[in-house]
Amino acid sequence: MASAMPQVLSFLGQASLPELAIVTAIAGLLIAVLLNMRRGNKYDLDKVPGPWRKALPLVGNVLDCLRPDFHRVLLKWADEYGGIYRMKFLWHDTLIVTDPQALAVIMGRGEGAIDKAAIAYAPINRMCDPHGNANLLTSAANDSWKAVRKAVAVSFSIQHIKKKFPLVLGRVNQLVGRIAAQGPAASIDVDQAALRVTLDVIGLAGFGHDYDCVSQDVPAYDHLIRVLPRCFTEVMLRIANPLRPLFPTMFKYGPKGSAAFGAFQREMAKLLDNLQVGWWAGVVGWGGGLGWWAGGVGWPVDWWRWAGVVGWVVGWGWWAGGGGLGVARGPPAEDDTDIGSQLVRVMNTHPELSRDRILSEIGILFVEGFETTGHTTSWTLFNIASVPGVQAKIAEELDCLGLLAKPGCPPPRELEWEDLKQLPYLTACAKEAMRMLPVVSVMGREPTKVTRVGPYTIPAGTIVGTPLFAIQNTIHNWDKPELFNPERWLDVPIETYVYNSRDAAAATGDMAAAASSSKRGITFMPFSEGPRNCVGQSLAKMEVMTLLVKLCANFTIELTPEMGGREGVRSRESTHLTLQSAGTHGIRCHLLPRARA
Ligand code: HEM
Repeated sequence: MASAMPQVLSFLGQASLPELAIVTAIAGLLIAVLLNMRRGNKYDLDKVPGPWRKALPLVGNVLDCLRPDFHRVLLKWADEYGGIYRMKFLWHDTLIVTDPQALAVIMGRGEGAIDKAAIAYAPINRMCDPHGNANLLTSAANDSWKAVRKAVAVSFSIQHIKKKFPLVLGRVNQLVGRIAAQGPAASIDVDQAALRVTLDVIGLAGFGHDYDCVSQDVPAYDHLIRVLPRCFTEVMLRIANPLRPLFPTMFKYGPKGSAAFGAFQREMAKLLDNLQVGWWAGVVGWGGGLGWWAGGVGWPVDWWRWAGVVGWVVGWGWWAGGGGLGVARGPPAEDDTDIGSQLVRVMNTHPELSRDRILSEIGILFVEGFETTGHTTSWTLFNIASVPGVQAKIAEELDCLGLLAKPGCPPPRELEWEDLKQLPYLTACAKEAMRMLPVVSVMGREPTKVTRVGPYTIPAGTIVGTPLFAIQNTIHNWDKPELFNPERWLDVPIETYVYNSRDAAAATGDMAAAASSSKRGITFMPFSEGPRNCVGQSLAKMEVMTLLVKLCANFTIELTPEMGGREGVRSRESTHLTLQSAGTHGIRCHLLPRARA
C-alpha cells in the first residue's frame, strides 16, 4: 500500500481536470457505498425480502431497471416478494411498496406520510431549469412549494376548468375534422394525435400561447413535440447514471440530451417572457408618462422629456395592445386565473421565488399537463379498439345521450360540459385503462427521519418507491389484473379516483363504502393521493373524456395490422419518464367514420 502511494500521487499530479473529476467522483461513490452498507444493518432493512440479496456492488439492481419495461420488472418482484420488498437502486436502499395499507399511510397526511425523494427527481429539475431549481413535482413540501401549489390550484378549480371546456372542444373538433379528411384507409397514430391536442391545450389554456400543433402535418424539428421525447430520454439516462450530467460528452447522446434540455428551456423562457413583458412595459409606460409630464412642467433636461415620450409610446403600445409586437400579454386581469397568470402573481408576492424557480414551475406544469393526458387518452383508445365488445357498449351509451354519429341521420348534437358526468361506461373504460397502464408508472418518496413502513423500521434517506403500475396490476391487489374489464368500475362512484379493491366492503359488493374507505388502503390512485396528488387532474379528466367522446362518437377504431394486435402494442410498452409506446410506431389505428358506415 505504502509503495503504491507515490505512484498514485504522481498520477494525480499529472492528471487532467476531467480525469481528476472522474477519480473524485468514483472515490465519492465508494465512500457513499461504504457509509450506506454500515447504515443499513442498524434497522429492519435486512429483514425485508427482495432482490437486494442479488444486488451488485455500486450498481445494485439497477441493471434490471435499465430495461424500457422496468415497470414490469417491479411488478414481477411485487408478485414474487409481496407488498413490501427491498432492492438497491445503485447504492441506495430502496423499499418498493405495493401493500394497500402501507401505501395509505405513506401517501396520506400526518404521522407516517413521507415526502418526495429529491434525489430520484433531481434530473427533472435540470430539464426544466439550467440551474436545477426544484418545482411543484420535485420539491419537498416546503413553504415555496405550498405557495406555488396554492396559487396554481386556483387554475384547476372546477369553475376555471369549465371555462376552458369550449377551447378544448374546439381543438378536439379540429382533430376530428383532420382525421375525417384523411379517410378510413389512413393509418393514424392516435398517441401523436392526442398529444397534439393536449400540447395545444396546455399552451393556450395555461399560458395564452398557441402552438398550433393539431393543424400541422409534420412539426418542425425543434418543435416541442419532438424536443420533449429527447429530454425524457436524457432524464431517464441521468437517473440511472449520476455521472452523465457531470461529463455529458463522455456518454452516448450526452451532448444531444443537453441540447434538448436547452431547447426546452428556451421555449419555456419565451412563455415566461411573454407573461412578464406586459408588466415591464406598463412600468416603462408609466415611467415614460411621468417623464413627459415632468418635462412639460418645466424640468430643464430635454433628453429626459424625449426619453419619456419614447417610453410612454412604446409602453402603452405594448400594454394596451395586449400582444403588440407579438410578445406582450399585459398584466393579468382580476378574473384571469390561468396558470401563467397565477405564477406571475405568486412571483410578485413571494420575492424568495426566483425567476429560475418559476421557469422550473412552467416547465413541469407544461410537461405534466401534456404528456400524461395525451398518453392516457391513447392507452384508453388502444384498449377500446382491441377488446371485443367495448366499442358497442360505448356507442350505446353515446347514442342514449344523442351524441353518436349514425349513417343516414342528421349530425348528432354537440357535446356539452354537463354530458361529461353522464357517461359511466366510458368513464369506466378510462379508469380501467389508467389502472392497467398508469402513465406515471413509478413515484418516489424519501423519509427525513427514522420511519415505519408496514412492519419495518427504516432509516432516514431510504428511498420508498410507490410503483403505480405494480400497485394496480399485482395479483396481491387485484383479481385477474391482466384483463381489461371496465365492468369493475360500474358500481364505483364516477368521481372516485382513489380506491381500495381489497376492502371488505368491496368484497361484499358495497362499492360506494369501499371507495370512501381508501384512507385504510389504496390499490388504485392514477393521480396519486394526499397532499402531493396531481394538482391538474380536473383539466386532465376533462380533456381525456372530451377526446374519447368525440373520437368514439365519430369513428369506429381498429388497430392497424402493423401493430401486431394487443400483444404487439403491449410488447412495446416503455417507461420513458411516462409510460408510453416505445419507438416511432406509436399506436396506429384506422378510424372509420360512423356516419359513412
Ligand atoms: C391523465 C393525466 C394525468 C395523470 C395520470 C397525472 C398523474 C399524476 C401523478 C401520479 C402525480 C404524482 C407524481 C409523483 O408523485 O411523482 C402527479 C403530479 C402532478 N401533476 Fe399530474 N397527471 C395528469 C395530468 C396533469 C395535468 C393536466 C397537469 C397540469 C397541467 C398536471 C400537473 C401535475 C403537477 C404539477 C404535479 C405535482 C404536484 C405536487 O407534487 O404538488 N398533471 N400527476
